[in-house]
Amino acid sequence: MAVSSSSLILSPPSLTKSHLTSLSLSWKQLPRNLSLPRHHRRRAPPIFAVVVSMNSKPTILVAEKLGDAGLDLLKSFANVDCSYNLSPEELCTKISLCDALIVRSGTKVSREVFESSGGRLKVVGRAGVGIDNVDLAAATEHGCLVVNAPTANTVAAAEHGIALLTAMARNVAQADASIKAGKWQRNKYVGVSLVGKTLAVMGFGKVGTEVARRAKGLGMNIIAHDPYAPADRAHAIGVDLVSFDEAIATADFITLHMPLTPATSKILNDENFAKMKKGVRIVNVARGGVIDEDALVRALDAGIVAQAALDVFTVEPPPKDSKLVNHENVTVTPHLGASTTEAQEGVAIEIAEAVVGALRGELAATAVNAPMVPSEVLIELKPYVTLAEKLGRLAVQLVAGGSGVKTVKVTYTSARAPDDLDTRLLRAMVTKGLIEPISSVFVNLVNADFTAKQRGIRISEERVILDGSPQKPLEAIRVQIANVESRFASAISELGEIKVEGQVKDGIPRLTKVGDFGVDVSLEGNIILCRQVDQPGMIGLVGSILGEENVNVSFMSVGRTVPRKQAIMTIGVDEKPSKEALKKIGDIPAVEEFVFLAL
Ligand SMILES: NC(=O)C1=CN([C@@H]2O[C@H](COP(=O)(O)OP(=O)(O)OC[C@H]3O[C@@H](n4cnc5c(N)ncnc54)[C@H](O)[C@@H]3O)[C@@H](O)[C@H]2O)C=CC1
Ligand SMILES: O=C(O)C(=O)COP(=O)(O)O
Repeated sequence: MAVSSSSLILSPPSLTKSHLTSLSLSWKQLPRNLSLPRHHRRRAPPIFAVVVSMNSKPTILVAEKLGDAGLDLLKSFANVDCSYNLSPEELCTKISLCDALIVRSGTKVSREVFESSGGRLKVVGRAGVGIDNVDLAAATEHGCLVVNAPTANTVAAAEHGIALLTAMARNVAQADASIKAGKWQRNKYVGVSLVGKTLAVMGFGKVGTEVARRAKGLGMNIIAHDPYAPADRAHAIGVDLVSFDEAIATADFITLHMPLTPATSKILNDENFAKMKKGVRIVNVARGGVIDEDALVRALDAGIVAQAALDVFTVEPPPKDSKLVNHENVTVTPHLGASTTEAQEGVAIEIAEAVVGALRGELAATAVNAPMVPSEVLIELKPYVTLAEKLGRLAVQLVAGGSGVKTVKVTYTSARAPDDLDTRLLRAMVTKGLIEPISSVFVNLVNADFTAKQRGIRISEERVILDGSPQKPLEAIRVQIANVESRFASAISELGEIKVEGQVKDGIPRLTKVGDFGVDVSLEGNIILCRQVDQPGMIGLVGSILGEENVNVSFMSVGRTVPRKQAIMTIGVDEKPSKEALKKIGDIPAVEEFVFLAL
């Protein structure tokens, strides 16, 4: 057995155009460089490639207003059709004549658009961050690359957050409307001061960090909640990372900067509004869906929330009779976070470069969908790809809030020579598993290293080379996260790292180790991990609690170190058990700790 290792991700980046360019790869080169077994090399075509005939200029449809510098760049390469405010039907008609489409958040790029393109549409460029308006699955199915521009509007969004914060505190919008209506109401519009007040920044990513910096300059006391941000990055700018409950309970002002994910959807709801200080003020420049809008109206009416300032809404544009939008204590803007001249120029250039590069057959570092792997390789690696992603997902969910993920090690045990096992796809999938549950970023082979680097996550790889004939590509994959605390202490190995390991058995990815405990369960659905005193009757006890809740148990397995001492019970469940059921499991005297993990 031999071991070799390599380190892949370096220090946190400062992102510049030259970084982006240097990360671009040639699509045509990729298939040969991947882990194609020797006998397949040079035969398999890429599954996914932009192939545009260079005999005639390609046509790019720009469906929403784009900065001039970006337009000029597009025009130097292609025929550019700027058609704004197209109806869905008009877009579907035009698209069959276009090789690329550029949009912002206002155009729905639905499955019908891809179907109507008749296969000609090769690239969709989203001039901004969020791609919730693009049907990614349909794009991928139709072989269409989607690229975005994730960094150029960060400052604009942060500045808009500050604009809303200050305007809200001083009733600028309401007072402006009042004076224009012929009134002079100096007593009515007395505001509140910001200096010395506590601002909770929820989501300490690109935008949240910039908001925090600026609010410090206003003399505010800043706390932040982000379970995945490294505490030292926050400390470096004088911000304390705190728990969700502490953040919302201590804040005078709350500003939202997390992505819309299943975990953050309606995260501000009745239950959480009830925990806030009476008179709290809320700013949302992230996504409307992170607030339960009906609950916000109730909290405003009850005086729990004194004011809200909102740039984004669950449905955009919101209905004209929306109680929230028309509430007198609410200030609204029509999704203007990214709308500055400077940001739109930056975004336009960033997206134009990415689209032109893609049409030329290059890979953009900001591609959000691109399964660029030859079909033979994919077929062979498919269960390992799933295994790698699920191990990443498991590992990150085992991290306790507050301990930022920075150092990850992936170990591959294989009898294949390194030359015959390129691990880039597997590493990308581990990265995807680590990052996607905690962000709005879509991670794939193309952008995985870029995304990890951007987040300051250092991923190192190690190979353990087995003797013997390489029947299967891999024996096992292990993911370790160092320098973190775990929500499930037993997941910490002797070396003090969170450790999960898996194998593919009969084509099915299985979890085989948690910390130093051996387990053996297939990685599907959701998992409850439970450490208990090894004694008879435990399976029955837990099973009946779940049964009472009508939660379907797909499997149960018990692994132990020493009989009658400690065991790890792994329970697969189709549905998420209620908080009460999980509490009942935790209350069983023999249960020492447990954790629920969604795969
Ligand atoms: N209104 C507008 O025009 C604009 C809106 N946006 C939106 O702003 C949001 C933030 O964008 P970026 O800062 O660029 O993204 P980012 O990915 O850099 O930052 C998001 C942060 O949220 C954190 N996070 C994930 N789950 C969390 C949770 N449950 N609780 C607290 N934090 C959590 C992540 O760890 C990450 O640090 C996105 O939703 C984006 O779509 C961005 C630009 C313009
Ligand atoms: O970039 C984002 O996520 C935004 O929300 C900005 O959207 P826009 O490009 O202004 O339609």
